[in-house]
Amino acid sequence: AAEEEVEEEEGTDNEAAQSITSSVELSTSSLELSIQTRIFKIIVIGDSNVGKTCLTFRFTGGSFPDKTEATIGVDFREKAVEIEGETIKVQVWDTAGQERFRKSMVEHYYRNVHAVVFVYDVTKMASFRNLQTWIEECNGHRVSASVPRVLVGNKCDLVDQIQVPSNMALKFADSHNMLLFETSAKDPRESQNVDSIFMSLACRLKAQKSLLYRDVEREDGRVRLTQETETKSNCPC
Ligand SMILES: Nc1nc2c(ncn2[C@@H]2O[C@H](COP(=O)(O)OP(=O)(O)OP(=O)(O)O)[C@@H](O)[C@H]2O)c(=O)[nH]1
Ligand SMILES: [Mg+2]
Repeated sequence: AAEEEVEEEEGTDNEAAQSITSSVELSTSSLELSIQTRIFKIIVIGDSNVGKTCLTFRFTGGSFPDKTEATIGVDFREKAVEIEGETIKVQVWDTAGQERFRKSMVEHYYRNVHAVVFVYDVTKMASFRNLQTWIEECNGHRVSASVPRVLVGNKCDLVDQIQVPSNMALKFADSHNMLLFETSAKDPRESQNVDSIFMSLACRLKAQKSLLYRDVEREDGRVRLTQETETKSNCPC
């Protein structure tokens, strides 16, 4: 009878072990599935009316919107891009330039951000001068110096109205360790240039970072990745 008991116990242990193994397999495979697409959060910051919405629309939707209204809070736009055979989701946060439409959201803009795009309007000197304030806001939200930042001068199609000379913008960009893109969300011939703003950042992020899985959280059935570490990869950019 004692032997039988032992056998019974072993049987129970085996069953338990099997069930643990299959649940581990299940969670591993769901984790593998969900890590196939990494998400890079890129925020677009700058004065109202400089063209942040149009630039993000051009990148994610491939066209210039007929009509825009001032952004309230934030609009999310996403685009899946392929870099070196890996599909990456670029999640663009199109932020509001008007103080009254952004003040309750600022903390959310900067939380866990992977890259920052500062935009000014080449036909409006004030929007260029205000960049300093936007950079200070960004620094004030503990955005690490390792988070890549780029500068974008938009509305270059308005050639007769340009107020911000390229060399002035270049000097500013250099002094803040940023790349400068002068472009137009409106001019279809510039669309590749607009894409390259976001693609260059995605390439840099892919080269710099590998997302690890700390505090794996399930939200709406999706796994969220929350930690980053430095690794090397060979990015073509
Ligand atoms: N000519 C020209 N006009 C542009 C360009 N990009 C945007 N605009 C115009 O500039 C105006 C403002 O564009 P938005 O993209 O809404 O500006 P925004 O920076 O998102 O403004 P907020 O949401 O208030 O922060 C709109 O009338 C656009 O049509 C451009 O490249 N060239
Ligand atoms: Mg907008």
